[in-house]
Amino acid sequence: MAYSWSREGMSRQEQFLEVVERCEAWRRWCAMVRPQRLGTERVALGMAWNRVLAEEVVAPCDVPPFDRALVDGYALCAADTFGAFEEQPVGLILNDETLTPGRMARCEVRRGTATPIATGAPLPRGADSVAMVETTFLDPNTPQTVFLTRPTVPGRHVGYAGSDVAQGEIVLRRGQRLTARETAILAALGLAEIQVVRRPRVMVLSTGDEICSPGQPLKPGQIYDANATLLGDSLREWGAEVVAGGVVPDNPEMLDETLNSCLKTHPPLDLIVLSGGTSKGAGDACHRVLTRRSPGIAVHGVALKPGKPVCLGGIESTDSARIVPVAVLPGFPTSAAFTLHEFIAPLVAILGGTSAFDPSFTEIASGTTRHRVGVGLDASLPERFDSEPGRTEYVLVHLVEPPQGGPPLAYPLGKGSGSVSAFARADGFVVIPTECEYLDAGSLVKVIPLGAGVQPADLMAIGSHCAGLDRLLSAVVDRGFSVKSLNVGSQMGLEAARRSECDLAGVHLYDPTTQDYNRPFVPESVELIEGYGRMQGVVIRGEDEALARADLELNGLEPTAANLIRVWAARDDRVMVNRNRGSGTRVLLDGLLQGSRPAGFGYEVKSHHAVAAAVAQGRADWGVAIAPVAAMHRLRFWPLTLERFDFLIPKDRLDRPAIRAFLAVWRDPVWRQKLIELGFVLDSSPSTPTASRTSEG
Ligand SMILES: Nc1nc2c(c(=O)[nH]1)N[C@H]1C(S)=C(S)[C@@H](COP(=O)(O)OP(=O)(O)OC[C@H]3O[C@@H](n4cnc5c(N)ncnc54)[C@H](O)[C@@H]3O)O[C@H]1N2
Ligand code: MOO
Repeated sequence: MAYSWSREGMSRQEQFLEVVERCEAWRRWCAMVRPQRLGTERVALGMAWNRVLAEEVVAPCDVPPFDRALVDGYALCAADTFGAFEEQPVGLILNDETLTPGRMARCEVRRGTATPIATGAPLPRGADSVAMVETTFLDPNTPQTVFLTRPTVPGRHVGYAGSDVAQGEIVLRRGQRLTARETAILAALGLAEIQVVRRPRVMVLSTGDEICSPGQPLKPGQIYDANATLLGDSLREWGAEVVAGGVVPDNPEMLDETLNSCLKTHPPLDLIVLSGGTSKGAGDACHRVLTRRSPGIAVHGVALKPGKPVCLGGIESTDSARIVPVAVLPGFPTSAAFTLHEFIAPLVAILGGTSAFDPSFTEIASGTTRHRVGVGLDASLPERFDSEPGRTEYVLVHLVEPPQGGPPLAYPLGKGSGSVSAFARADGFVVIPTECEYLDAGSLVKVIPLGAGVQPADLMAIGSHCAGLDRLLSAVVDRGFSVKSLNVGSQMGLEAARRSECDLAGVHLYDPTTQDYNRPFVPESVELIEGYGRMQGVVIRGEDEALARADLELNGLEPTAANLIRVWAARDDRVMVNRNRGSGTRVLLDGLLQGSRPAGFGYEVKSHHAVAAAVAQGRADWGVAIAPVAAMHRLRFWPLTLERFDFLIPKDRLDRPAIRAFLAVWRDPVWRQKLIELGFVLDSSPSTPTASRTSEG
C-alpha cells in the first residue's frame, strides 16, 4: 500500500490529458523515449530467418561464379554451326575430355571442335555457346566427330558469371528482414554467419478484473483475453521477442508492482505494452499508475477512431540509465489492433532496425505513413459513410469484385471497436481524414492492405546496376526509407521511367548519332539528373601485362588501350570477350575494332562483371569494362573513355520524400567524395532538378 488511491479518486471521471493529433502524439512519445536501433549480434545462417540485417550484404563473389552450361550438350563456337540443318549436318571434331560440373576444362575449344559438356559445368575457353544434345548425333563410323543438325548463336544455353548476382553488388540492404528468399541468397554467396539486429524484447500484459486467460473456466461477467494473443503474435510477426506477462487485475498497487518486476526482468525489456484500463472508467488504473512514474505519460488521448484513449509514456530503469517505453492500448481489440499498428509497429521497427530513426524524417520513419504517401488499392464505396469530424477514422473494409468491372467495392465491416473478428475478416482499411464528415456512395478511396503482404518500397529503382548508385541508395535506406532495386538494364529503366512505374532509373545509354549519353533519349515527362562518369577501359590479367607491353613495343606503338586492342585483335591466340549488341560498350568496341572480328568476337556477355569474370578466369584474355569492376576482379585496367551514368526520375515523382532524400544524398559532398574513392568520376557541382527547384521555392 505504498500509494493511497482513494475510492473517490478511483471513481472520479478523469479526463484525458489532452487529445492530440496522431503525428504530434508520435513526436511527443519519441521525444520522451528516444527510440534507437538496438545492438547487433552475429548468428549462423541457419538462425538468420526472420532476423533483420544489421549491415548491407555486398556480394563477395559472382553467382554463378563462372560461365556455365545450362543444358547437356556440346560446348562450341557458334560460328561453326552456321548453315547446319537436318539434311546437311555440320561435323565438329570432339576434344578429348568430357566436362562435368565441378571440373575445370583442360582443353580450349578451337574453331571446328566441340567438347561434351553437362548442365552446370564451366564453359571452356574458346567456346561461346552450347548445342543441346538433342540437336546432335554421333556416327559410329566417325567416333571422333559430333554432327549438328541445327545452328546455334553465341550465348545460347550459357549462364554467364555474375548474371544472377554480380560480385560487389549490394544484394541485401541493412534493415531488411530475412525471409526464405533472402536467406537463400546468403547461402548462394557462401555466407555462413550474418550480423543481425538484436530482437526487441517486449512484455505484453492484459489488464482488467474481467479478463480470463484461455484455458481457464469463464466466470460470470468475465471475457477471454484476446488482446494478449493479438498483441503478442503481431509483435512476433514484426520480429520482437515476446515475454508473456499474463493478466493483471484493475488494482493500482498490483499494476505498480508489475511494472517494478518488469524492470527486474533479465535480459532487460525494451518495451512494455499493456491493454485495457486507459479510458475514463472507475476501474481504469493503468494510466494513473503511469502518471506516478518518471518520466510518466507523454500522451494520453489521440484523435483517432478507434484508439482515442491510447496512453504512451515511459518508465526509468532501476539504474536510471535508460527509459523503457510503455504503451497502454485501449482494451477493445480493434482499438488495440489499430493503435498497435499506429504506434507500436513503428517503435518496434526502429528498435529492431527495419526503420531508421532520423528526427528530421519523423513522419516517414514511423513507417505507417503509407496512406499519406498514397500507397494502397483503389476501391469505391458502395454506400455513404458518415465519419466523426475531429478524429482520423480508420474503417475496416472487405473488398468485393464489382459485377461489371471497374475498381473493387470497399464494404465497411461496421462491427465497431469491440470486435475481435473484424480485423481478421478485413482485407484492409480506409483512412478518413480528420476534417471529413462523410463520403458519398461511389467515392474513390485507397484501401491500405492488412497483414504481412508485399509492401511497396518508398523508392523503387529500375534500370542498370551500378555499384555507385547502390551506395547512394544505401544512404537513402539509412534515412529511414525502404528501397528496392530491379537491375534489368538501362533500356528497361528508361521505359519504366517514361511510364512513371519507378521512382528512379540508373541509365548509361549511348547515342551514336549525337555521340552523347542518355540525354537524347529522355522524354518530356522525365527529369535527367546528371550522374557520374565511369571510366571504361581494356581489362587484362596482371600476368599478361608484360606481354601486352612487349607486343606494343614490337609494333612501335605507344602503350595505350586503343593500340592494345589493335594489336591483340590481330592475334588469334588472344581471345576477346565481347559485349551484347545494343550496349554502349559494344558501340565503343565496334568503333575500335573497325570491322575486324578477332577470336572470341562471338563471345558476347551482358555486363561489365561478366567481362571481368571471363578475363579473370581465363576464358578470355581481354575485354572492355569499367574501372571499379576491373578493380573488384583485380584486373589491370588501361583507360579508354568516360561513360556517363545518369539518373532518370519521372517528374511526377520528384517530390516524393524518398526521392528528395536521394537528391539530398547525391548533393552531399561527403557522399560525392565516397563515390570518387570508389573510382567514379564526378563533376565538382551536382545538378539540381528544375521541377524540384520550383517546388522548393
Ligand atoms: N465515457 C467514456 N467512455 C469511454 C470512452 C470515452 O471517451 N468516454 N472511450 C471509449 C473508447 S474509445 C474505448 S476504445 C474504450 C477503451 O477503454 P479502456 O482502454 O479503458 O479498456 P477497458 O475499459 O478495460 O476495456 C474495453 C473493453 O474491452 C474489453 N477488453 C479489455 N481487455 C481485453 C482483452 N485483453 N481481451 C478481450 N477483451 C478485452 C473489456 O472487457 C471491455 O469490454 O473505452 C470507451 N469508453
Ligand atoms: O476509439 Mo475507441 O478506441 O472507439 O474504440
